[in-house]
Amino acid sequence: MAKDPVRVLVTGAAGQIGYALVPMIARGVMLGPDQPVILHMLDIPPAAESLNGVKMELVDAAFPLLKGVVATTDVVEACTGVNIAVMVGGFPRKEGMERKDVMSKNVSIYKSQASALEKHAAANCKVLVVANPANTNALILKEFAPSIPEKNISCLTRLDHNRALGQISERLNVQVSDVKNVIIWGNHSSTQYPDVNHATVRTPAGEKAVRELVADDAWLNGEFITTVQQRGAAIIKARKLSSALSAASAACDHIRDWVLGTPEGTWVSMGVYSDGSYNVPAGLIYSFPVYCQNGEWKIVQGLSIDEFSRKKLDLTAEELSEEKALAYSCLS
Ligand SMILES: NC(=O)c1ccc[n+]([C@@H]2O[C@H](COP(=O)([O-])OP(=O)(O)OC[C@H]3O[C@@H](n4cnc5c(N)ncnc54)[C@H](O)[C@@H]3O)[C@@H](O)[C@H]2O)c1
Ligand SMILES: O=C(O)C[C@H](O)C(=O)O
Repeated sequence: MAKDPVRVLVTGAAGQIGYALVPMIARGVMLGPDQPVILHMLDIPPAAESLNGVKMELVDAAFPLLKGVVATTDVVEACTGVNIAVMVGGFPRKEGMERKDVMSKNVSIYKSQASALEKHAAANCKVLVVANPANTNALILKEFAPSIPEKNISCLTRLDHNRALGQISERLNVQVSDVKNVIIWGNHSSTQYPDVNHATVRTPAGEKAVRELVADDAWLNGEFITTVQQRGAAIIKARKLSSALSAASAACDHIRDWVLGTPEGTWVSMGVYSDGSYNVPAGLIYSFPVYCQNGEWKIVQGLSIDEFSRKKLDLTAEELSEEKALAYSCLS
């Protein structure tokens, strides 16, 4: 019997990530090749015409899995009945703007969208925040949607995770699909800590530690980390636009693994509400290694953290605490 369609909201759908993301969702990349979907696309009134153009293209693409499209600038209509919400819309930093100005705009967007989701989304709606500052936007959304369980609110660090896999695969000249269990700790910002201490590569001789195969701690503790941390900025420099296809693809990976589960023995990175694991302050949205099963994530426990890593976990937590304070100061 055919499955019932899942309603997927994409905010900021007329933007560049939205343009890459909606066809992926409509093709089954996010929820699987046998899962029909109804797309809800939200943008703001100045982008309404462009949003309608995206809707026209979705119709023209004749995606077999796409059972309906709602394209709207009305947040209530957009949120009504959605099972998955991918929050890409936000206010970008413009020339001459202070961090606080951008934070203030995004805090007010995420506060009002939190209320709309809380009131109108389907029960058990899973939320992924992509728009920057992703962790703190997700935290604001959580705070202003108290009836949405905290386990249902996350932010995207899978792009950083995938970037780390990509760097290791290039360095070792191995297939990216043979590399696993890197970790992104912390903020989706340049303080994030890409950690390879538990990462492995599948080789003809069995699984080997990435550290052993790379055999260059100076590179792993230096250039590798900064390359992943700075990759977003490098893409902006090269394209004059921020990453879009890789961000859209990572958003699909994030939701797919969350809903359908991570493969046995493999973890991924997700920004989730900290419960104090690994001595990360509780009450931040912080990126951890997680396993997913039956539609729920669980933080991987018991990994050893050396002194080098500890400092990096703490540094990115400090930045998130500062962002949290800044966000709250914008609310008052
Ligand atoms: N977490 C990540 O890994 C990651 C990666 C890349 C980009 N990003 C972030 O994702 C966001 C989107 O990037 P983009 O390149 O698509 O930007 P974009 O400017 O092309 O698109 C953003 C869209 O959001 C819309 N928008 C603005 N306010 C809105 C609101 N209140 N409600 C609904 N829509 C609204 C805009 O009209 C625009 O169409 C940015 O914040 C970017 O920094 C995050
Ligand atoms: O939009 C940005 O600042 C960069 C983006 O978050 C990215 O990681 O590519």
